[in-house]
Amino acid sequence: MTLPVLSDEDIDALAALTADLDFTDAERRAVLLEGGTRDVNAAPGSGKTTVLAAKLLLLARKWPDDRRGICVLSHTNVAREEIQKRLAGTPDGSRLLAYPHFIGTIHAFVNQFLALPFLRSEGLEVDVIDDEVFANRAIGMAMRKAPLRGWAANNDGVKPMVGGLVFRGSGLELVSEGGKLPKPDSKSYPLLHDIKLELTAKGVFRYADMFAFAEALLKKSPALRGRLSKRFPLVFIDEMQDTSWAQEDLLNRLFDDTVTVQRLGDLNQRILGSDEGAANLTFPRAPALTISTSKRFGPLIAAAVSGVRVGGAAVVGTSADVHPPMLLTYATARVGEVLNLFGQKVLERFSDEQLGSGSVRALCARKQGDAKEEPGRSLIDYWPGYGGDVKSSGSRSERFWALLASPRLTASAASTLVDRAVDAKRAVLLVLRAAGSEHVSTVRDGPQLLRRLQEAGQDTAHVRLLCRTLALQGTLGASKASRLEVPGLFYQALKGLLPSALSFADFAKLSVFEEPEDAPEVELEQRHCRVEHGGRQVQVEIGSIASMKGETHLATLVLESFGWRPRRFDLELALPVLAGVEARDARMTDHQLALFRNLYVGMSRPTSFLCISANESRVREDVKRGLAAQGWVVERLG
Ligand SMILES: Nc1ncnc2c1ncn2[C@@H]1O[C@H](COP(=O)(O)OP(=O)(O)OP(=O)(O)O)[C@@H](O)[C@H]1O
Repeated sequence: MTLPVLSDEDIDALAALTADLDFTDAERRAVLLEGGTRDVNAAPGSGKTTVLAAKLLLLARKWPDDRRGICVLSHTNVAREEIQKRLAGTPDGSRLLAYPHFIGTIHAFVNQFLALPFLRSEGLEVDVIDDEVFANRAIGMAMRKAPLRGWAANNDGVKPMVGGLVFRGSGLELVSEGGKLPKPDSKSYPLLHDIKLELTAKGVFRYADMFAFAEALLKKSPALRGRLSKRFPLVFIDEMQDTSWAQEDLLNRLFDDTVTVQRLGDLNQRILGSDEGAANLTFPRAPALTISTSKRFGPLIAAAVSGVRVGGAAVVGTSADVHPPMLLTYATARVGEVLNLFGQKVLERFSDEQLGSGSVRALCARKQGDAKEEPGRSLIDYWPGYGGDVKSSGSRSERFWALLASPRLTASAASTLVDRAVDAKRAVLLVLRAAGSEHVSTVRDGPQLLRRLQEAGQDTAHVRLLCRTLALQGTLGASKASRLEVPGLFYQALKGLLPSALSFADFAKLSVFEEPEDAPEVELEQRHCRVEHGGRQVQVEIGSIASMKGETHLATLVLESFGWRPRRFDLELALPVLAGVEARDARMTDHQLALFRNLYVGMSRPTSFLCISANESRVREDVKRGLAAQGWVVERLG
């Protein structure tokens, strides 16, 4: 198939389609016009996802085939939603949201086109794909087997090893992501094998299992590669820097040379993918295109961000500088006041109107520390109430109240209605299971619920209505008062499917309705620090750097942390380089470079105010002078 070719006239047409965006510069134009297989390495805030969405919009207008489509792969749902949102704004763009096109995460693609078809061909179904749920179930089963229980009592490594049981490769070899397995001829190996097989039969999997099933299908059906390549002649991969070698290798085997593949990413922001096989990674493959300018921030923040880059050219900030960056040092005893002082600095710099238009965030590379001494090692030191990042949608699949809470409380980006409808069906399934309804004994997952009930001749009108109410309302789990109404609502709608002897009083007492340990509103509180100053207030959201990847903030505080592998504090290592008083040591280990990449991601989030904070004992005088000479404000909390 001949792919549509984009021209200068098409780019000119963009001005009308996306009036708020500017694609007039040579670098962005080159990315839009590129028609062959090519990598694009682009700076933070350069608008990688925005350029990709614009390009898709133009391609949609000229796409000639209704059986072959464009495949767009990302790592995070945040990026996927961003692309979908932009495309949904125009009739042409919205055509890309349906067959024959695919826009989704690599995991979703692997599941839809490979892993689930493989499982179906083996007569297996999926109940839940979730590392945490899998680990809890596997460990629970192991503790009911005396030899494993005894072993775990003497060895702390046993439980993580059991919880991490996973299939690997096309031969579905049993390994563990949580430790080394005993030899196959040992006494405990068959017990572990049985646990994995039993959970497989129950449809409970780890994420990595899906990649093994994908491998297995590719081996079983070698013609699949040709079929997928025909179906998707054009593939885009966003956030390419976070692709692990296992994923890149699999993608290489999914699409053949006839497919045009364009990969976008920023090598300096690689903080997610696993290290295994990292030396084989090919992104960005020369001659790559670049976008070196950031639309997010001005030259001062760009210089700071460039100071912690691991490679490539410096970032050019094309927005206006708003406030100079700040280094806030603190005396050990005052580590708990850093967030509050940052909030005050923000309130002094921005009006309420400005605060209403952008977020204020505090980030740290590590969530929890491993020692009490030397505060400044992790988020917990700065905010002892910190309860962890927003739980991933996966681990919510077993938490009834989280499924019902509003998307604002349960996901970092607004969930789509589709996601909420999936959550609603899952919640209904959990309740029917808890109530012992015979009608769901073979239903593995929420999306199957209505179909299975219908096939069994049940009237599904009330269930549909309940799912609709839950999805549209989306706030039922979010407060204690609203949670009290829930059993009644479910009982009314599900009465016909419940065991006839189950009274409302007993139904309302089902464990699924118990008050959640981590109530969504408490989780929310744990991630926010409210700062009051001069009669005004600001909310600072707290999280790990990884959880805020891809975000744009008004103001960002990057908190120093201790990297457990290099055994070094990240800012202690980076500040002399940032201040221009030392060059980065060319022999730095990969683990030390990883600290730099985390700082690079964190420091490149704000549009208007960047603040970094470190313990004063780890900041040298020449470093402070160097930063001040570059226009930084240096202050001490003593
Ligand atoms: N072509 C453009 N014209 C004007 N503004 C843009 C353009 N592209 C992006 N922006 C704006 O710049 C900011 C950063 O964009 P975006 O988050 O898409 O960048 P990114 O490359 O994905 O960043 P990162 O890699 O750091 O996550 C956003 O506020 C976005 O609206």
